[in-house]
Amino acid sequence: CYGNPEYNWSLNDFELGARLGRGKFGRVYIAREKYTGYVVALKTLVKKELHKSHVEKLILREIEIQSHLQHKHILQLLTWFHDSHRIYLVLEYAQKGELYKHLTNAPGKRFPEPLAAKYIYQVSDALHYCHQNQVIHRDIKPENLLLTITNDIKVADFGWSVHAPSLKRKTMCGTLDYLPPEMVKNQEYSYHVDMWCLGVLCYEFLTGKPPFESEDQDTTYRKIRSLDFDYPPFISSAAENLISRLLVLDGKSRLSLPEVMKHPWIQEQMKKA
Ligand SMILES: Nc1ncnc(NCCc2cnc(NC(=O)Nc3cccc(C(F)(F)F)c3)s2)c1Br
Repeated sequence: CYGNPEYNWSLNDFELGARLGRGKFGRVYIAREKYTGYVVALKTLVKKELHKSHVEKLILREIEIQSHLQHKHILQLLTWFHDSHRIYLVLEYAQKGELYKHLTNAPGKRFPEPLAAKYIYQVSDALHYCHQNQVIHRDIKPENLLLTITNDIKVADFGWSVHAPSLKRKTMCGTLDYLPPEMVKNQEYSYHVDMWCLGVLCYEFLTGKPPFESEDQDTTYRKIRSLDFDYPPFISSAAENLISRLLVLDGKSRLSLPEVMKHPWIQEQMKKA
C-alpha cells in the first residue's frame, strides 16, 4: 500500500489535469493520485534538458534537502520518481498558485503594507527553519513563493539551495536583481544571503519593483555593490527602517530572522492584516 516507503510511484498512479505553469526544464500540472484522490502539483523535468545544463546534481540535492524539511510555510516535496525521459516531483498543491502573479495583478503592482508584512513574516519563519537545518535557500524571490487557499505563503523551489556555508556559484540564474553583494563578488557566503533577498523582496512587495532594477546587468551589479537605490515617497519610515537593516553590504550586520519577525513594522502591520 501507499504508506510503505518501498512503493514505486509512477505516472500511472496519477490523473493529470491542467498545466499550472512552465519552467525552463519542464512543466507543472495539477494531478490527482488515483487511489486516494489526493490533489498534488506534478513538476516534470526533462532529463536531457537537465543534462545539457549540468544541473542533474542540483535536482538530486534539492530532493535530498526537501525530503528533510517539513514546515507550514515550505512547499512539501511529497515524493519523486523518474522514467526514461523525465524526473517527476510530486509536490503539495498550493491552490492560489504563484505569488508573483498576484503581485503583478495588484493595483500599482504592489501589496498594501499589512499584506506585505504578513508575507515577509511567513517567509522569515520558513527561512529561520531552513537555517536551523543548515540550509540556505539562496533563491528567495516572488517567482519562488506560492499561496495557499487561505492566502498563506509556501516557499518553493529549492533547486538552488545549498548547505551552509558555501562557495557554490549560482551560475545560471534568472534575474540578477536578487543577488547579494557577496555573491556578485563571488565571495564565501552564508545564511545572510537569504536576509539580503528578504530585503529585496520586501522592497518589491511595497513598491512593485526590485530596488536595483536596471536596463543592463552591469548597472544592476554596480548598484548592488554600491547600495545605490532609493525609496519612493509612499514608503513608511517603519518599512524603510526594516529594508535598510536588511540591505546592508556586510552580511553579518544584516538583521537576523527573529529580529525581522519582531520588527515594529512587521508587528504593527500584521495586526491590520
Ligand atoms: N500551484 C502550485 N502548487 C504547487 N507547485 C506549483 N509549482 C511548482 C513549484 C515548485 C516546487 N519545487 C520546484 N522545484 C523545482 O522546480 N526544481 C528544479 C527545477 C529545475 C531545475 C532544478 C535543478 F535541477 F536545477 F535543481 C530544480 S518547482 C504550483 Br504553480
